[in-house]
Amino acid sequence: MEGVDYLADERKKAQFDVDEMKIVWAGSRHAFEVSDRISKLVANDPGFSKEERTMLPRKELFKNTLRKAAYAWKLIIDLHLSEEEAEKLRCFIDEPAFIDAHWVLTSCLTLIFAYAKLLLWAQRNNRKGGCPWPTRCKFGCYAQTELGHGSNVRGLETTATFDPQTDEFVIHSPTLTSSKWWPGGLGKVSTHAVVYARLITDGKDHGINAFIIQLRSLEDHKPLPGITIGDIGTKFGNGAYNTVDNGVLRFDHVRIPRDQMLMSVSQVTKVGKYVQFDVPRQLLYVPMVDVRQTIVADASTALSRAVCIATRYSAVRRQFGSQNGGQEIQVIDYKTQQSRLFPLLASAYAFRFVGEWLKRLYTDVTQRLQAKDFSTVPEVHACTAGLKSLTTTATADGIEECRKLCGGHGYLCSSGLPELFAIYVPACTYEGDNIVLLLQVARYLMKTVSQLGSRKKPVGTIAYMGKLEHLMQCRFDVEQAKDWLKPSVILEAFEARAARMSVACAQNISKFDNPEEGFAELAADLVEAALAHCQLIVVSKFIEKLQQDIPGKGVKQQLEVLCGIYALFLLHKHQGDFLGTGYITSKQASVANEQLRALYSQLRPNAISLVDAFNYTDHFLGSILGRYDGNVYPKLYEAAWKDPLNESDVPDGFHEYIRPLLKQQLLQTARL
Ligand SMILES: CC/C=C\C/C=C\C/C=C\C/C=C\CCC(=O)SCCNC(=O)CCNC(=O)[C@H](O)C(C)(C)COP(=O)(O)OP(=O)(O)OC[C@H]1O[C@@H](n2cnc3c(N)ncnc32)[C@H](O)[C@@H]1OP(=O)(O)O
Ligand SMILES: Cc1cc2nc3c(=O)[nH]c(=O)nc-3n(C[C@H](O)[C@H](O)[C@H](O)COP(=O)(O)OP(=O)(O)OC[C@H]3O[C@@H](n4cnc5c(N)ncnc54)[C@H](O)[C@@H]3O)c2cc1C
Repeated sequence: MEGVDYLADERKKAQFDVDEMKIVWAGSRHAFEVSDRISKLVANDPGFSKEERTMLPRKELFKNTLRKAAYAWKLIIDLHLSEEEAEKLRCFIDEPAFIDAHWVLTSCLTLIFAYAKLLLWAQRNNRKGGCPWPTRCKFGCYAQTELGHGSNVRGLETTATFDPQTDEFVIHSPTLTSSKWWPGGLGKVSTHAVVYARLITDGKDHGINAFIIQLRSLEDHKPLPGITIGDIGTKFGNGAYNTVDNGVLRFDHVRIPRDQMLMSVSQVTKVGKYVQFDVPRQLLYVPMVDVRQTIVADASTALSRAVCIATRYSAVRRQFGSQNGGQEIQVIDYKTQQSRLFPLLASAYAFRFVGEWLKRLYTDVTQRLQAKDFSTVPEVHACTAGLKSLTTTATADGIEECRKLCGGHGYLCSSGLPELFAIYVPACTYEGDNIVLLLQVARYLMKTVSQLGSRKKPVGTIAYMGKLEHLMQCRFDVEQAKDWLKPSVILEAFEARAARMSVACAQNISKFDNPEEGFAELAADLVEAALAHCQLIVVSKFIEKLQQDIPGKGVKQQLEVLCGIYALFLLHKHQGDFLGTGYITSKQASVANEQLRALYSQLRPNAISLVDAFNYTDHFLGSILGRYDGNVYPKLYEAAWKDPLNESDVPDGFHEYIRPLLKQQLLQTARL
C-alpha cells in the first residue's frame, strides 16, 4: 500500500534526536541545508532518472551521460548555483561522468585544473604572465598512466624533447607501452590534457614533467594532427563506470609551445637550458594528494549508502522463528547479522569524521605551500595515501558485504548494490593502487623510526612515536569489559600495536646488509604495520570528534557507541596483532569482545534512525531494498515486469532455438 511507513515502529525506537544527527553527518547546519535542498532538486527532476541505466547498451548509456551532464551544466548556470551547491548536484546525480569536476565547478576548477592547480601555483611564483590553461580549455583530462606503467610513475615512456630552433617541445609515444591508457574523459570528449612525459633537453633525460596539450579541434572535435585517441573498451559491471570514456592516446611527434610545460619544479629556458628550482621535486606529485583526500571524503558517502540499504532491508526481511502463527524474526535481530552490519555502520561514521579532518590537513598544507613551507608535505602525503587505501578497501569490501547481508535479493540490480560496487571498486586502484600506497606509508614510518634518536621530534599523526619507550613496555592492566570504553585505553592499545609493529619491521630490515632489499623482503609485514598506523589515525580522529561540543538529545551517546564499535571491531578482527605484540592477553581480548557484543545491543534500537541521519533520498539510494518506507516486496514484484525480457511472453529466439529442441525432445519421447 502506498503511503504506509513499514519502518515506522523502528523509527519510534530511536533514543536520540535524528535531525541533530543529520547536522553532525553533514558537517554543519548550512551544509545540511544545501545538501537537503539539492538532493531533493535532483530527485524530483525526471531529467536525472537512473532507472534504466543498467539496461542500456554502451553507446546509448554514454550518450545519456552526455545529456545529463549538459543538462546539469545548464541548471548550474540558470539557477546560479554556488560551487558548493554544484558539487552537491554532481554527487546526487550519482553518475560518473567525463566532466565530473568541470561542470561542478563553474569557477574553472576542472578535473585537470584540480590536478594542475598546485603546479600552476608554483608556475605563477616562478615566472611572469598568467597560465593559458583554464580560460582556453574546454574539457580537460589527466593523462599520466600508460599501457605499460601506472604505479611506477618514473617508468613512464612518453617523451617531450625540447627543440630550441622553434622554441617547442616535441611530444612523442616511442613504443606501444607508452600509449596513455585509462585517463577518464580522454576517449571521446576532452579537448585538452595534462600529459606527464620525460623531459629531454640536449639529449639529456631530466625525468617526468607535466605539459598541457590540446588534443582535439575546437571546431569539429577531431583529433589534431599526429594524435590518435579512442576509448579503451567496456569495463566491469552493467552501467557502472561505463558512463565514462576512459581513453587511449598516442602522439606522433606533436609540437607544442615551450610555455605549455608546467614549470613547477623546474624550467626550460628559451635556449634549452634546464633549471631546477629550489623546491622539492615531490611538488610534482602534490596534485595526487589533492584527489586522494577527495576520495577519502567520498568513501563515507559510498559506504553509508550501502549500509543504509542493508540496514533498512534487514529490518524488513524476516526469516525463521515464527511461533504460534506469529511473525518471523527480523533478520537484523540475528547476532551474526549485527556483527557484520553494525561495524560497517560505525565505519561509515568513522570515515566521515576522518575525511573532515583530512580536508583541514590538506587546506593547511596548501596554505603552507603558498608560504614556501614544505615541511608537512611528507606527512600529508603519508596520510592521504594511507587513508585513501584504508577507506577505499574497507568501503569496497563493505559494499559487497552489504550485498550478501541482503541475501538473494541483494544480487538484483534493483537492489542498487551491484552497480554501487562496480562503480566504487576501481577506487582501490585509481589514484594509486592501495598496496603501493600503503608501502609509501610504510616508507614514511621506517624513516620516522630511524630518526627517533635524532633531534627531529615526531609531530602530528606520528607524535605517538615520541613516547616509544613507554609504548614498547606498557601492558593493558584492566580486566572489566567496560574499561574498553575509555578513550585513553583504546588509544593506548592502538598506539602500542602500531608502534610495536613498525619497530619490529625496522628491526627486521636492519638485519639486511641492504635496507632496500630488506624493505622488499618484508613488504607484506610493512603493509600490515602501515594499516595499523592508519587505523590508529581513524580511531584517534573519531575520539577527537567526541571531545567536541555535540548538541542534541542522545546524539553524543550514539556516536560514543559507534566509536566503541569501530575500535573494538578492529581490535577483534586484528586480535593477532594485539596479542602478538604483547599489549593485551587473550583474556583481555575476550573481554573486549564481550563489550563489543554489548555495544551491538545498544545500537540495535537506533539502527534505522542512524541510517536515516544520512538523509538520502530514494532517488540517490537507487534501491528497492533500501526504500525509506520499507515497502520492498510489491516494488520488487513491479520492477521485475519492467525488465526488457518481460516485454513478451514468448522470447525472441524461441522459434530458432527453443522450439526445435522441444520438437526433438517430443520425437525422442515418441520413439521410446
Ligand atoms: C576535483 C576532483 C573531483 C573529483 C575526484 C573525485 C573522485 C575521483 C573519481 C574518479 C577518479 C579520477 C581519477 C583517477 C585518476 C588517476 O588514477 S591519475 C593516476 C594516479 N597514479 C598514481 O597514483 C600512481 C601511483 N604512484 C605514485 O604515486 C608514485 O610514483 C609512487 C608514490 C609509487 C612513488 O614512486 P617512487 O618511484 O618510489 O618514488 P619517487 O618518484 O622517487 O618519489 C619518492 C619520494 O617522493 C615522495 N612522494 C611520492 N608521492 C608523493 C606525493 N603524492 N606527494 C608528496 N610526496 C610524494 C615519496 O614519499 C618519496 O619521498 P622520500 O622522502 O622517501 O624520498
Ligand atoms: C576507473 C579508472 C580510472 C582511472 N583514471 C585515470 C586517469 O584519469 N588518469 C590516469 O593517468 N590514470 C587513471 N587510471 C589509472 C590508475 O591510476 C592506475 O591503474 C593505478 O595507478 C594503478 O596502476 P597500474 O594499473 O599500473 O597497476 P600495477 O602497478 O600494474 O598493479 C598491478 C599489481 O601489482 C602490484 N604492485 C605494483 N607495484 C608494486 C610494488 N612496488 N610493490 C608491491 N606490489 C606492487 C599492485 O599492488 C597490483 O596488485 C585509472 C584507472 C581506473 C581503473
